[in-house]
Amino acid sequence: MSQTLTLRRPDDWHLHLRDGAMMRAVLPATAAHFARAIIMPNLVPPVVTAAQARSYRDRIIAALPDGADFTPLMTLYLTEDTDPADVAAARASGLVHAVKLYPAGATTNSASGVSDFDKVRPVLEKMAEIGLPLCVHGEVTDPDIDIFDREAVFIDRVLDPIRRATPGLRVVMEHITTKDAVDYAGAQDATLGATITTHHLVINRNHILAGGIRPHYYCLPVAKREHHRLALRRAATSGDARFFLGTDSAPHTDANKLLPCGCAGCFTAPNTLSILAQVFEEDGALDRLEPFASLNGPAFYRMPPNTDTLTLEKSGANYPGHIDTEDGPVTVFDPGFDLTWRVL
Ligand SMILES: NC(=O)N[C@@H](CC(=O)O)C(=O)O
Ligand SMILES: [Zn+2]
Ligand SMILES: [Zn+2]
Repeated sequence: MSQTLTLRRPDDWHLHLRDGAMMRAVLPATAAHFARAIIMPNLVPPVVTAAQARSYRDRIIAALPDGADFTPLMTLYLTEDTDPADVAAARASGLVHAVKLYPAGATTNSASGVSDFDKVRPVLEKMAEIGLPLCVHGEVTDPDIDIFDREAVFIDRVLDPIRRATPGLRVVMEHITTKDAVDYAGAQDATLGATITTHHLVINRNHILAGGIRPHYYCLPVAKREHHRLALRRAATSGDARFFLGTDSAPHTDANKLLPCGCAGCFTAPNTLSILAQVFEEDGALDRLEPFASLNGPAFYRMPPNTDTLTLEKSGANYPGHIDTEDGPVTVFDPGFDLTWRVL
């Protein structure tokens, strides 16, 4: 009989579902495995107001497959015009679970993000007061800063000053990719959390660039050197409550990935749990997959963990190489090794 692993049903604390035909195509993969997900607001146009978040949530729920048990946790896209009162009302109604900060120009659909951080100070102060987390894409956009250094520089120049200026503000460092971020997060109090993606536990920058360019491994923040990947593995498998799963599953059609200037994002929703089980097993930490994927995130977001469970079996993975959408295929992240765990 094959080995099995049962854990509380996981949640995804950083997910891109997009909208329309793409959403209908990718949503089933997440809803099949995850109970809840923090839904990123970087649509075109972005999800800025509570009214927009409510209508996006309704579209997600309408697109769920029959019988699916999945709750989208909505976020608002922070702009320099965001109204603190609208944010507070959206929180009080239970609609919104976080506000997302994109430095303007840092990543996919971030043009409406923040350039002048002083302009969002009233919103951040309101969020600190009501305990609403700020999710941060932590990269500077200064063209003079090397792309591989943008996360570390962001911590010094933007993140730490914001946190010092706004005591009590609860912050999630999203999709961390460096040892610098692991060390920073690990040295803070419980107001700070950090999500780690599946793909950043598996690939380093050689996987993107050595022996030919592999657009499907290109995401932001871009994968770094091997010693950074190893620091992420240690953090994820440590059980430390500050680190939790945010897949950043970010679907783009192959047509949009395979361009002279292709889009950033790895689509990992269909095989994330198979990959994670293998990663944690390799590191002798299978017992810490549950804290990482199912317990630490709810604790940070002050929600109960799920009561139902998910079981994996060590009998070979079952996931498609791509998902078809009305706009064309979306390639599923290839970890580069055979996967041994499947979700039952
Ligand atoms: N991670 C990515 O490379 N892309 C994300 C945006 C983001 O999370 O930065 C996307 O929306 O495609
Ligand atoms: Zn991001
Ligand atoms: Zn993302």
